[in-house]
Amino acid sequence: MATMTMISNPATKYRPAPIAGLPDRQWPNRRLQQAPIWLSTDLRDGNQALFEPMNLARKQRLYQQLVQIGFKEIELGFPAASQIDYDFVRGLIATHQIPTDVTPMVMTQMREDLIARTVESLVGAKRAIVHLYNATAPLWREVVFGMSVEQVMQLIEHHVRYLRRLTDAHPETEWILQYSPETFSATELGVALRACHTAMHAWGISEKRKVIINLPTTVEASMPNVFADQIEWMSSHLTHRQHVILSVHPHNDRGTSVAAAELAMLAGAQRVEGCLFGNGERCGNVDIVTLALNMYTQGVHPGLDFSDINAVARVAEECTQLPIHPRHPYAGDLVYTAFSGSHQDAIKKGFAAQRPDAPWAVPYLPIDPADLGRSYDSVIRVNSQSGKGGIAFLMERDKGLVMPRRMQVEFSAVVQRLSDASEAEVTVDQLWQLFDHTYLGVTGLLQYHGHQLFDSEGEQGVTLDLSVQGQRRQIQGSGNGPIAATVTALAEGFGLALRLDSFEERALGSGADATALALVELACGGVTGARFGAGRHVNTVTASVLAVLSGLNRLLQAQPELLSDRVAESGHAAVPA
Ligand SMILES: CC(=O)SCCNC(=O)CCNC(=O)[C@H](O)C(C)(C)COP(=O)(O)OP(=O)(O)OC[C@H]1O[C@@H](n2cnc3c(N)ncnc32)[C@H](O)[C@@H]1OP(=O)(O)O
Ligand SMILES: CC(C)C(=O)C(=O)O
Repeated sequence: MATMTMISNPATKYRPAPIAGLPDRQWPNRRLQQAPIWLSTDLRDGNQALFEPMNLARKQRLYQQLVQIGFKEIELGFPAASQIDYDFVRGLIATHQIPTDVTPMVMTQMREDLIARTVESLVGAKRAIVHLYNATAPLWREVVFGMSVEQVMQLIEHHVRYLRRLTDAHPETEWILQYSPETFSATELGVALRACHTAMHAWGISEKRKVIINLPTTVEASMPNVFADQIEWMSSHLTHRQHVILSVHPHNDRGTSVAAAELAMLAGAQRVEGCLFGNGERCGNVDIVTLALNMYTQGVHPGLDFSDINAVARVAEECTQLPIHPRHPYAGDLVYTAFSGSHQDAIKKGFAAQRPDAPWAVPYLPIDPADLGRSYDSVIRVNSQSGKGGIAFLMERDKGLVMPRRMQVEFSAVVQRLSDASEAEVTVDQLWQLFDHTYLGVTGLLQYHGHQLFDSEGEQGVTLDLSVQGQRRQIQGSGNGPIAATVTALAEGFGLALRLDSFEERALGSGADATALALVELACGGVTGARFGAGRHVNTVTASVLAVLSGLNRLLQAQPELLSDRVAESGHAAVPA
């Protein structure tokens, strides 16, 4: 039976990529300080990688989005290969939809009929880049084209001259040549350099006839540092360097296209070609959104506007019909969301400490989501990996409930039990319901019917009207305030060693809807651990009494016999129910 498995020694099948070997390389010591010229190839390389290439309407929609983002160079397509692309380019030119500061680019192979049709598609444009390419790497020369290096150079020379002749006949347009030695990163550097020089000279490179030399990792096959060495070598060996705009076109086969583009810029690339969210052939073109926002988070404005990144993402998804991964850098639905407890805690503290005018320094958030039109709404979500910090953050932000720290610890254990059992995210409304059920609506041995306050020899006295295990009872106590009096009434009434460890009261809501929320921490001799209780009422004293009863009921849940034993002994008058 044939087996298709990984082989034990991949060295017998795969060769490591050659390295350029650049002993005096300069790029590692440099820092990115300026945005490159961006070229969006969403409508060409991105489009040619789709199951279903974009129709005119989708191309138009994505084009408008690219202009709005601020791209000044946009590759519109391959007009000689597709009628849609041809009509699209003609339509934009005829209806004056290309802003004066935007330069359109179109691609063509080195074939006369295709070049002629390409130039025809651009007639009437104010300025245009014609992108000529041919494969230069040995594998392509030998297997795909069956050409020697010499023949490759002749192909370039002939077709660039041909393009020059055709474009010279349309002086109303400012023509720019872009030449790409396709498969550059797999090409011997000497051959790639020769191919570029051939194209530059055939075009007649000069101050007025600048050339874009675009170096692709057509198939990304080595580490980004190797590519950077190749770019630095080319940048320092190209003649007429001042008239060359050195561009890169990284693909993402190894998942390192962003790093490759960044290091290439350090190495001398002045221009980057890529697609929004990394769409493109196979594993994609370099993701321009990530590249641009990486710069932004280093304090360098990329010159592209992603202030409403969700809108850009939705247009890209609609036009390409490819979903953006929820963890996609900067744009994914989950990238401003922390589930794990320690992250939530740190983010909560970071937001609290962040001053509006200070450099951004919120742990776990490399960028302020607000800069991209994202809200903090989903920064913290709760599941079984969450801790007290995240729960407290949500309850405070969405419900206005600030819990004392020890109560956060206690409540997070309750939440943990729920999220472990449900194996799902717990929403803030579920949290609130759980809080309500745990503290406010706690049912237990003691049931509240009412209370009355009275003066008691300079102290505050209280009479509590309760049901205790179904029997109606009144008990009394006094203290230096209604809460102390309530605790005394319960302690003396049932012979409990009850102690109030903390009390806090807050307003929930505002105006006519405001209610008081009282939070107490109680301890009782004979019961391990302290328990929090909560009471909510429009009247602040009633909220406090309810909170103490809630706390005691929760204590007694752990040890109900503590009360039953005492109730039998207590001699207070019962009142008719
Ligand atoms: C790396 C890149 O992304 S490059 C861009 C690739 N994009 C596209 O190919 C999308 C649009 N392309 C097309 O619609 C078609 O390929 C066309 C219209 C351009 C050409 O179609 P066809 O003439 O039918 O050729 P086909 O699609 O089979 O392409 C292979 C031929 O193109 C030749 N070719 C490939 N690249 C080039 C080039 N840069 N210059 C000249 N010829 C080339 C090949 O040698 C091969 O020629 P052969 O048939 O004589 O052996
Ligand atoms: C730049 C062109 C030729 C390209 O799409 C590639 O090589 O990936």
